[in-house]
Amino acid sequence: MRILEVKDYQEMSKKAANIVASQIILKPNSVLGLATGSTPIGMYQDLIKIYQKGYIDFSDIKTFNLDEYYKLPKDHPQSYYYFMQQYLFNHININPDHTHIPNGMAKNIEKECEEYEQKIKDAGGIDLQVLGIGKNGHIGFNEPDNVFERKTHLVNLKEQTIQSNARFFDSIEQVPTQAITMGIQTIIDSKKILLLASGKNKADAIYQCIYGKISPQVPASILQLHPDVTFIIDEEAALKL
Ligand SMILES: N[C@@H]1[C@@H](O)[C@H](O)[C@@H](COP(=O)(O)O)O[C@@H]1O
Repeated sequence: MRILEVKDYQEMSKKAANIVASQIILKPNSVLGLATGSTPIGMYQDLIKIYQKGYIDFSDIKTFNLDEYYKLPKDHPQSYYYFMQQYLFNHININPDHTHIPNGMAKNIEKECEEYEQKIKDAGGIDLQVLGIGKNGHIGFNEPDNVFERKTHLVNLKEQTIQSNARFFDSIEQVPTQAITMGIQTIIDSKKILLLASGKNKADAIYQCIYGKISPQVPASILQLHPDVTFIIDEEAALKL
């Protein structure tokens, strides 16, 4: 486990973008696992700048997003589909057929989850997975639980997660209560993992994830067992380390 402590959100974003860019340069047909939320937005902005300078080419890159809200249409401004177009895909030369986000509107969710797993496998697995972290230690939408859910699945969101994400919606009633997420095994199977955290509201989760007991009650704690994980944490998120 590598822990890079940086000053602030800007430095975190820049370092993360450089790591993703190196991955793309070294393996132009990489499979990237991507995250949403406010944390990776700066990283995407820096990645777009690197792309605009001509240093990286996305034409052979494939992407798989961690998660999507259940029953939120693609064109809803808070869907993760919409987020990815807005913050990254619309600004780079990625082939839309190479981008994958779970379909929260699928009629048969079980089938959708199985097919998502298969698509990751068919692509050769994820080379580099980017993660944020929830205040309760969730990764993707894997919420604290009594067991680690292994594969892509439908999950009921915890009250705290619904409240945290309410800031993006007009009212808390509009926040979906369920989501489709890659499972813990799906995430852990990635060859490399890059977790980003910024701000004091993440300090507890970061401490628990790095020094706490490995437990499904803190889903991110499983990362302690991964052979190639890098944390980029700003001063505030690192307060308790
Ligand atoms: N499903 C996403 C996670 O992937 C993300 O890491 C988390 C933290 O979000 P933020 O980065 O906005 O703090 O929020 C959501 O629940």
